[in-house]
Amino acid sequence: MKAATRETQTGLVVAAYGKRYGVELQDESASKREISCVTRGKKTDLACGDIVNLKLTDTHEAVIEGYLPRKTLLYRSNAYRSKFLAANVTQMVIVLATSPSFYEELLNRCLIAAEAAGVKPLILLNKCDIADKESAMQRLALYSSLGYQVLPLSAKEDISPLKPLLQGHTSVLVGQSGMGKSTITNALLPELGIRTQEVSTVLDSGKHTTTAAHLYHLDANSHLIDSPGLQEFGLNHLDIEALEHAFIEFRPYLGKCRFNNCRHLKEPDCAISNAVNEGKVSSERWTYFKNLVGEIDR
Ligand SMILES: Nc1nc2c(ncn2[C@@H]2O[C@H](COP(=O)(O)OP(=O)(O)OP(=O)(O)O)[C@@H](O)[C@H]2O)c(=O)[nH]1
Ligand SMILES: [Zn+2]
Repeated sequence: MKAATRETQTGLVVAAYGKRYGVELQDESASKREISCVTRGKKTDLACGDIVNLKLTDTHEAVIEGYLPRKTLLYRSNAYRSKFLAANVTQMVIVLATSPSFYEELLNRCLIAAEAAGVKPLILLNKCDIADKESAMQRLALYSSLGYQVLPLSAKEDISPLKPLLQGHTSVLVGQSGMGKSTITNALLPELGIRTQEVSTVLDSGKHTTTAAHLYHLDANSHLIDSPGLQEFGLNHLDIEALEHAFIEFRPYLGKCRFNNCRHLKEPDCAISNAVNEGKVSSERWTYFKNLVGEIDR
């Protein structure tokens, strides 16, 4: 990417509203200025967290010329199209709740997307103040046994257990609607009300703001991206090799099947199905894997 000239500036995408982006200029001034940007032509392939090169067209408007190479990119896709979730994040905070009950399949899809993108997952069980927390924690025991951290939380009562885990990370909050993402964001950023208003005035429309993702600064080194509630998480962009590696407990067995191109479905002498039979890999996770392979085959 060419060096910034006087007209070209670098910015951080802090809001993505379809075709319009809120970008924070990375200039020397202490108060980072946020402006409204569009991309050239019809291209809208940017995400919150992207570092972009832009040219100012006005004091508060610019055209995005390109983006810098990404360290990570999280996205979801079905057979027809893909949607970016966030760029350059280091951690995915998967927000679940004791009630309403969460979809375990969606949790697995989030874990797979994170592993495939090289992003560290953190499982958060919110609303531990209301329902029977133990049964939800039991449902999550499988994931702790895989090595994933599961944090019980009540965002309404006390957000402090989450804070140290966000330190030094750019985290994206993902989860079904109603699990408490907004409550968590508000608890971490009490001044958020004011901040959200600023963003929508800059983008001068307010009307598209409900479906937008936002990046907020927690401190100089810690950032948080709040994303809209998920109903589904398509993983059509992953091939079988990416999938089998994203199931982290499969890794010790990969390359040990009788067939080099084993898909670990029902081939004879498959190291994964053997591991399942021996109780070393959970059959639920194997089922999730087989379902995902079935989807990408379609
Ligand atoms: N008891 C309890 N209720 C909570 C907690 N966190 C959130 N809630 C409630 O759960 C409901 C949903 O919370 P939100 O923060 O709006 O959920 P969300 O994940 O942002 O949902 P979307 O905006 O639809 O994506 C609200 O009524 C919150 O008050 C918690 O820790 N304990
Ligand atoms: Zn196999």
